[in-house]
Amino acid sequence: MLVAVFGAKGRMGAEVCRAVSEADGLELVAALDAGEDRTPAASADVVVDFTVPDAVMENLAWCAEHGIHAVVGTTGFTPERLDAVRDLFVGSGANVIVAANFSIGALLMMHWAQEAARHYESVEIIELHHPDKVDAPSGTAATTARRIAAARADAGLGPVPDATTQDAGARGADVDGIRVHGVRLRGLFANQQVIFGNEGEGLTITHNSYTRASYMPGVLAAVRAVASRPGLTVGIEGILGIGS
Ligand SMILES: NC(=O)C1=CN([C@@H]2O[C@H](COP(=O)(O)OP(=O)(O)OC[C@H]3O[C@@H](n4cnc5c(N)ncnc54)[C@H](OP(=O)(O)O)[C@@H]3O)[C@@H](O)[C@H]2O)C=CC1
Ligand SMILES: O=C(O)C1=N[C@H](C(=O)O)C[C@H](O)C1
Repeated sequence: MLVAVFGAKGRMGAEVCRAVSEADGLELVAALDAGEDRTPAASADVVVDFTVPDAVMENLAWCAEHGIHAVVGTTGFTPERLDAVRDLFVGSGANVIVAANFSIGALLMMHWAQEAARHYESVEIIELHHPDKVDAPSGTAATTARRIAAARADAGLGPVPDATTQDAGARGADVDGIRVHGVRLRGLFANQQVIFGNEGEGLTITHNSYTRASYMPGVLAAVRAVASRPGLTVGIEGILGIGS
């Protein structure tokens, strides 16, 4: 398979270029960054996009126009944005996978957090990242919060208890009724804690990515799978057999 990488000079893109170059059966045909002509990518079977939330939609429109499959790790995807991606690829002959996180541990963390969500009255999320990250909350935290909120609604749980009436901003972001707190700290890479509480007990699910190598098996699995996954696929749980 011929693979092009968008965002190739970035922290993730550079790691993906290395992983693709070393992978059996994959060939890196284009490594492109901001402002570069996309023409060299036109021969690719799959584009991998790790760019920035402001650029990714235009990149995906180009992929759809050229009938090239896309694997997207760039974050900032709301449900509305995902609907727009689905529409872009209709009739294009190409498929697209969008995943806020490609690491096995993060996928298991989200899966188990969704399972736990129905059993706890309280839940909050703390995501901790390097200070060069541009988006907050992280894509992983926003995805986790939405999945927890859906599981709570499904279980008939009401809003999480919170008596706060005076807030100077200390209660974090509200994602579908779930509070998400973002920490940006030099020395950290990517961590997340999902904290559950009931009267008299608590449960914390923690995931740590120590290096960007943690994402590469998932990215390569998505590259290999995208041609056989029609339309838009959100997350790679189905590809890795998580939750099935
Ligand atoms: N799904 C997952 O598992 C993971 C997702 N991410 C996400 O991946 C994204 C990238 O993260 P990271 O690598 O740390 O960020 P970086 O800022 O290091 O890399 C982004 C790169 O994309 C380039 N770029 C900007 N616009 C375009 C464009 N139109 N076409 C091609 N390249 C472009 C940037 O260039 P310039 O700097 O010149 O603008 C930069 O080199 C983020 O959204 C992050 O949250 C990160 C880790 C894992
Ligand atoms: O920007 C990052 O570094 C990361 N971004 C993704 C996110 O926003 O969830 C995945 C991981 O947390 C690293």
